[in-house]
Amino acid sequence: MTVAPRVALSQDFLLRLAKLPSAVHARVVRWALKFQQDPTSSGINYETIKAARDPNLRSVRIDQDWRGIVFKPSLGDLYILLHVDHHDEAYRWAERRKMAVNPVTGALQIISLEAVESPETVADVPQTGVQRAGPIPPSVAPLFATVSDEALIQLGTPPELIPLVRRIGVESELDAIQTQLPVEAYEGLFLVAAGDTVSQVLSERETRVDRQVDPTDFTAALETAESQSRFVVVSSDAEMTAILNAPLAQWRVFLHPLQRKLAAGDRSGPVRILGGAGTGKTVLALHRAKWLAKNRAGDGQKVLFTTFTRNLAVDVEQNLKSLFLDDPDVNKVEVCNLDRWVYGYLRKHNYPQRIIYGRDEGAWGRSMQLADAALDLDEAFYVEEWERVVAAQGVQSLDDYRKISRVGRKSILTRSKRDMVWPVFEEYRGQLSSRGLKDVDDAYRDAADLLSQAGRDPLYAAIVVDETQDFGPQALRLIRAMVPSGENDLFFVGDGHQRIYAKHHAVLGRCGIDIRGRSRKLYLNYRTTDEIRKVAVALLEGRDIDDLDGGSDDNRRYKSLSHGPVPEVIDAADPGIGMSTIVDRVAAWVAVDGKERPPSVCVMARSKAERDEIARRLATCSVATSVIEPDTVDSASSIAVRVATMHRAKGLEFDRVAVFAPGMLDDQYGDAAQLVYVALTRAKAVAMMVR
Ligand SMILES: Nc1ncnc2c1ncn2[C@@H]1O[C@H](COP(=O)(O)OP(=O)(O)OP(=O)(O)O)[C@@H](O)[C@H]1O
Repeated sequence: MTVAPRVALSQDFLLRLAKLPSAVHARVVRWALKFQQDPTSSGINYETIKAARDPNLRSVRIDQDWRGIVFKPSLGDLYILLHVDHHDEAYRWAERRKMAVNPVTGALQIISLEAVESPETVADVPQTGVQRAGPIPPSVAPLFATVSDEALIQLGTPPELIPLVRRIGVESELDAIQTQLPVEAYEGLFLVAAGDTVSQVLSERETRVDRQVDPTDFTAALETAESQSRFVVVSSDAEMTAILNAPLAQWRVFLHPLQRKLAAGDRSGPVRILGGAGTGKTVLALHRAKWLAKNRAGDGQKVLFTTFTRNLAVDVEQNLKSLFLDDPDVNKVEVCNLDRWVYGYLRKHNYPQRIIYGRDEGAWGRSMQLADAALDLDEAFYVEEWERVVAAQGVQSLDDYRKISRVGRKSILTRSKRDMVWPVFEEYRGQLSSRGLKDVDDAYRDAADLLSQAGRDPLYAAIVVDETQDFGPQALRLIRAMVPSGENDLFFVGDGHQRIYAKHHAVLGRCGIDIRGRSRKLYLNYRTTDEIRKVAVALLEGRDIDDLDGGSDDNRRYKSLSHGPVPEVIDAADPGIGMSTIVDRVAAWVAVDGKERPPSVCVMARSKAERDEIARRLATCSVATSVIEPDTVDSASSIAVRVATMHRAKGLEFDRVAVFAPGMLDDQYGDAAQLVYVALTRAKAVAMMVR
């Protein structure tokens, strides 16, 4: 039996491909498809590169001008397409590169010899906002002085780059060489610089470093999760075509090593993944759902992918289609926001009431007439007590209300006061019931009760939950009841920094969901520049952010992979002037962007009224706008400036973002700062804010 040669592509090759002029792009794609079908074909000439330091690098002719660089080791039958460029540039690139297997992690790494060979300064770092690393001033102790060479290699540092890493004195110098380091090494080093121990980093990564590595076995090296964050083995024409035609859809192909590990394999129970904005939580959830559908959903079984809002479910559905391509197993994943799911489920079970998603003002007003004036509690107290305690925790009787812990409420209520307050809530439920209505939290509870009745078949093989921070306790209890406890049952991703419905604060452990020992964190922000990330993080400084399970989370260890200008933050004394500033700035962006493939722009405001006023003012400046409504899907290919509420923009991303948030950061206790954090972190490259 003959084994077909292995063909792989590097991330760098795809990034280069995405930037080529369209005629060249088409030629390279045609060539690469032939290469994938038979890299040994006589039509492909592998030219030796005389000045190359790595004897396994070859140049291949694509046309008169363009060359590909292929890694073709003498042992094994492996071909990795690494790079594409004009003839001379391609040769120069290859002369300065070397492929090597990390002797401890076993990962395949591309080493830039420029970085190794310039002893005093670190090679060029093109991004703005990053300091160039220079020689360490004598007063600064090297940052990794106490970390052994062995430990640096365990973290993923190529041995050749150890002298470079040893010269780093301050964190900005580490950031300056980020592009020279494999992603796992950069991440490991910044976590250690932030105070983690090497063994903490390794155990979080689930990296085993106790196996024998053969540094000449490049094919085996491709199997590690680290290698797969930068190389993809392509085994069919269809796969190759899909990858080449969407070279920027990197998330489908190259996962962060931890995303890769968490997406596949069995877990003994519920898993919780935390990560700041843009760290690839949704991407991980999509890949996890795919793995579960393909490997753990038996005949007739499905995996449920659920989110809090309908918009996000629509986005997820589209992304799943692109992840599964033509694979019919896509039908094994059901995508549904929880409210829609509950509505359908209860209807199927002849639930007599209609669910309401906010307060019914008529019923509420009548119930408030029972409020005891002697208590001196205002209506806002009753509203919050209903939303955050009674409905949220499913309190059904006075007896339960007397005993419930009112965590997170500022006021203390004695037993006798609780007795005096309770009639308002009881009346409200009665008022709703007499009109055939049910509050959504109560409906979740009823659905969970129905589900837990004995004898029902499990509805799903597993459930994947995105944006977990937005689900309240009743929603989480219901999700728990929707799948039997056991292996791979529940997979949660979320971020307490992005909780934009403060009343939905929940603790997984108190909803019957035990994540102990199965909790991980993603640290690398793939979306936002580090400059925007830092400004967004500063908005939440001093606030207590939870980890979805009753503990606290912090934003300190995250880093972004890209850099750009520091966002402009304008303090507007007058909101009207602030709005004019935003409109002028966005109009100026659009004026210079040109009409062909302009960067995507979104302006966000808190309310619909502000949103519409901004759209109106932009239109008077002749800027084409498109309002993203709650029920419409944003068209990523639209060239109009998008205008949206901050709530609607959640989960989306744009090249440039302008946030209109006058006064929102003054609110110390509500969810306004979180909302601005969400809005600002939708930006990939450029952001501005009026506050
Ligand atoms: N491994 C990866 N390689 C390249 N790009 C990635 C990777 N993972 C995620 N991304 C990209 O990073 C961006 C953010 O990813 P994603 O939406 O999954 O993050 P998130 O943590 O869910 O963000 P948020 O919480 O802010 O909504 C997306 O553009 C996604 O395609």
